[in-house]
Amino acid sequence: MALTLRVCSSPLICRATLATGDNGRNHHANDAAFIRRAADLAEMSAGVTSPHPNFGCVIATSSGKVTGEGYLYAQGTKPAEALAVEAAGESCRGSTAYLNMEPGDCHGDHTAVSALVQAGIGRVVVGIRHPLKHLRGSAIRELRSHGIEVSVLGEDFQSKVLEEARKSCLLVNAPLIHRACSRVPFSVLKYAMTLDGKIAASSGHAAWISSKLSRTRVFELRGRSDAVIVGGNTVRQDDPRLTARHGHGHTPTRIVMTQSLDLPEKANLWDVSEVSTIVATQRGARKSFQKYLASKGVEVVEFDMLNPREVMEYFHLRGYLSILWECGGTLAASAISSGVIHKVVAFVAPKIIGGRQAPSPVGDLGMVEMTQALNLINVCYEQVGPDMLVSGFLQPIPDLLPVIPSEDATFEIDPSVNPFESSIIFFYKTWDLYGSFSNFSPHPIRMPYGEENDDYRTWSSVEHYYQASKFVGVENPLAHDCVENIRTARSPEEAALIGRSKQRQQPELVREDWEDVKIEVMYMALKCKFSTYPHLKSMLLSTAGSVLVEASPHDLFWGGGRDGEGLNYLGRLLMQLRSEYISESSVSAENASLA
Ligand SMILES: NC(=O)C1=CN([C@@H]2O[C@H](COP(=O)(O)OP(=O)(O)OC[C@H]3O[C@@H](n4cnc5c(N)ncnc54)[C@H](OP(=O)(O)O)[C@@H]3O)[C@@H](O)[C@H]2O)C=CC1
Ligand SMILES: Nc1c(N[C@@H]2O[C@H](COP(=O)(O)O)[C@@H](O)[C@H]2O)[nH]c(=O)[nH]c1=O
Repeated sequence: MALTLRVCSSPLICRATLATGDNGRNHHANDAAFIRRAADLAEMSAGVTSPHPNFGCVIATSSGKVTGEGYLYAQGTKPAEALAVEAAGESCRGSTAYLNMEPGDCHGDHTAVSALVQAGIGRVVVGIRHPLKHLRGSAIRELRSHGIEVSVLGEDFQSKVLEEARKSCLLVNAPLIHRACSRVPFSVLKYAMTLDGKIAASSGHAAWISSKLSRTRVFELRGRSDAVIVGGNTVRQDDPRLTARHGHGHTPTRIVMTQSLDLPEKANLWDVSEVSTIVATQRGARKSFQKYLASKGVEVVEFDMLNPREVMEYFHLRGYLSILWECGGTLAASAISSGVIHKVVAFVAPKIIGGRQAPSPVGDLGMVEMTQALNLINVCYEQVGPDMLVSGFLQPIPDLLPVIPSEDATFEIDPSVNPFESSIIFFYKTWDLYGSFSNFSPHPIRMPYGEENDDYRTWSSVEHYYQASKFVGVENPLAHDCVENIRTARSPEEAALIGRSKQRQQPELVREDWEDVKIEVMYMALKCKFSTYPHLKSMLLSTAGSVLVEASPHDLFWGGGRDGEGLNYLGRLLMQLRSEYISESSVSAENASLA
């Protein structure tokens, strides 16, 4: 592939040129725009770099003129940063390099960092840190050690536009991030359905529901995936090929999940001359047919328990990063129930086929009330020819702000922590050694009731106050009842149960700005608790130098998660509070010595 295809040419450069204002907002807008551009460039590597990340790099002068761009073309090719530096030439000196992701130092390869250093880049803006723990932070540290100013979005500066830009960086490497956090590959369930919600006629005939244009998009999706999966029934009904036929990108492995192995002898998927096929089946199923498939070059993998999670864990171990599920509703329901589907991509065709028995995209999930429905997040709508493409995530992309904060971040949160020798103190249940740090600890606090700041009430625990705050200020008597029910709940567990279930069942009762204010609410409650009880404050101060982590395996926002994938906001706030206390005491010690 010619270099020119990888390095963007001048019209793009002109379009990306931005006016630089001298106030912070303009700087943020420029930084955000260039980071988004880097993410767009990285998008061009999708499907060819797996299992490596998708990297893009933009180099812009201090006046906001883009002079070089590049993206990683494939595994083992020149890094995006080196390509962008080559394109920008002399103009690199003192310019800013925008990277959607911190470069990874694979096998001691420092090419990306060296390219930026040698070119004389003055500043580097990074969208997200590298998601893999052993690489996270290394390149950033190295760049800083060369005197380059490095800013990481969400850590070194924050604003709404930057948050949007950061999101685009998370999206472009969603498969890698999910894989890093969840031990299964990133899975997308894709289907085409009629306007009346059918994926085939009652006869099982399904060719075609979506338009040719939509089907070309499916080829592209396949080209970005490491494998495409179908169930046994789809093989029997459709005899699919499951190849990417849009002319570029790679072709994914085809995987069939079948319990019975009752599959036809002749099938397009058994032709492995161009693409391989793996059949995942139940241990011991139709041994003679297994032999037959093996003779055709089809790999058969037996599972003791053939279910989507086991199969995904297996393919994770084989190094697969992203999987496209193109099965029917039976297997789709099983995959969703096992929690392995991360994203849904649905092509909706303006056609009606009817039929009581006609299959639908997702079989039985055991849900009986609409309130149980799974709500997609980050939903996008796009018209593709006559069809509507609706896509969204079933699971949020894990945030990468480091759980146990990185050395730099730890130091920022609490300078008393020795970034190189910090120990970690885990707390979770109230009976643990540091159980008093838990929000469920029985330490009543006096905090304002509702929006009336002078109406102080006693709350039996931080959890009582935190849960009730979700419903404060909402003009609905039911919201008011929630606050009172939570305040008078007999235990923190009961308060949490009421707060969480009401939030899920009646989201309209939750204050609109809750997501924006919840961290502040928690901080105020913690501050009140630790200031009210001197022995708790002493205990918190006694942990100086250690990283605090709430060891909740399931709360990925306040807790650290099972494998460190959680955001640990409770631990962070406690460290922040500790830091505040430490600086207060050093100021008062200084004043005392002056007096
Ligand atoms: N419009 C569209 O986008 C699509 C339409 N279709 C249509 O859907 C219909 C087929 O739908 P459907 O029957 O739901 O097909 P599936 O692709 O969901 O296949 C179901 C089969 O998957 C196998 N399987 C293996 N493990 C599991 C598990 N844990 N849970 C569930 N199934 C498992 C079984 O195969 P086995 O019986 O061999 O043991 C099962 O019968 C066809 O008419 C096809 O044309 C299919 C895909 C996409
Ligand atoms: N019917 C239908 C789809 N069906 C899916 O595509 C598979 C066939 O792929 P191939 O043999 O490679 O062309 C089929 O088995 C099923 O998984 N997909 C769509 O985008 N639109 C459609 O209308």
